[in-house]
Amino acid sequence: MAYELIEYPDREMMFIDLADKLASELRAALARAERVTMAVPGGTSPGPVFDDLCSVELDWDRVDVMLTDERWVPEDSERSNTRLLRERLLVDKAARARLLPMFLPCREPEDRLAELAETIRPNLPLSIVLLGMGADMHTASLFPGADRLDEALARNAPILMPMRAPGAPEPRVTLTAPVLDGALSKHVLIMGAEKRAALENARGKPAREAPINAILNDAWVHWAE
Ligand SMILES: O=C1O[C@H](COP(=O)(O)O)[C@@H](O)[C@H](O)[C@H]1O
Repeated sequence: MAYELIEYPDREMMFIDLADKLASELRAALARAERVTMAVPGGTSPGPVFDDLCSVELDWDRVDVMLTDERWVPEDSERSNTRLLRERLLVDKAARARLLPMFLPCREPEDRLAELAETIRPNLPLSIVLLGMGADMHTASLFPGADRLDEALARNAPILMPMRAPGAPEPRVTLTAPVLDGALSKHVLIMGAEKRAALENARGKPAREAPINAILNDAWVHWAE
């Protein structure tokens, strides 16, 4: 699994540097294409990167922003990844970017999954993906032990899948492994000793045990204590 690990002296430096790298990649992609798409994670890690990235001057009108995965909760829930995006990334200069939805109000993700997938389809391959990782080696909502993990890891997986996992309190929707892995540029953001050990522990394991391995090839992994 060939990935590049960048170790930062502290988190603050990592957030600034990563935001800077993403901005440079967005600019370069915008020089090559009329529109570009960046997928980003939810959860607790990426907020400070969003805080730095949202104030960067670039042609945000031509940027589509989406999540790598979403928890099936309304947008006003504290657990909504869409809420995090609206509050921390799609503000300031980045308010001009277009949000591709990963949640539509209905009971179960299956009810409107096809609609969501068709909105995403014209935006593939993703120009840039930023991913998080849990200490259990999940990435996006590809959890070890999740009900449809094998299907989501398959080469012919659909764009988007519903996912239910023992450790996840609500149903999820997630971009599948081929979509995430097929992004033109891949970054993974991890913090702390536990996640660094999990990354090491993932080495050599099949993706159904360590889903992070499905996307690590040619990725940049950004880590700070
Ligand atoms: O539930 C999720 O978890 C992962 C990791 O989150 P973190 O809080 O440990 O940073 C995240 O990447 C994913 O987007 C999110 O839905």
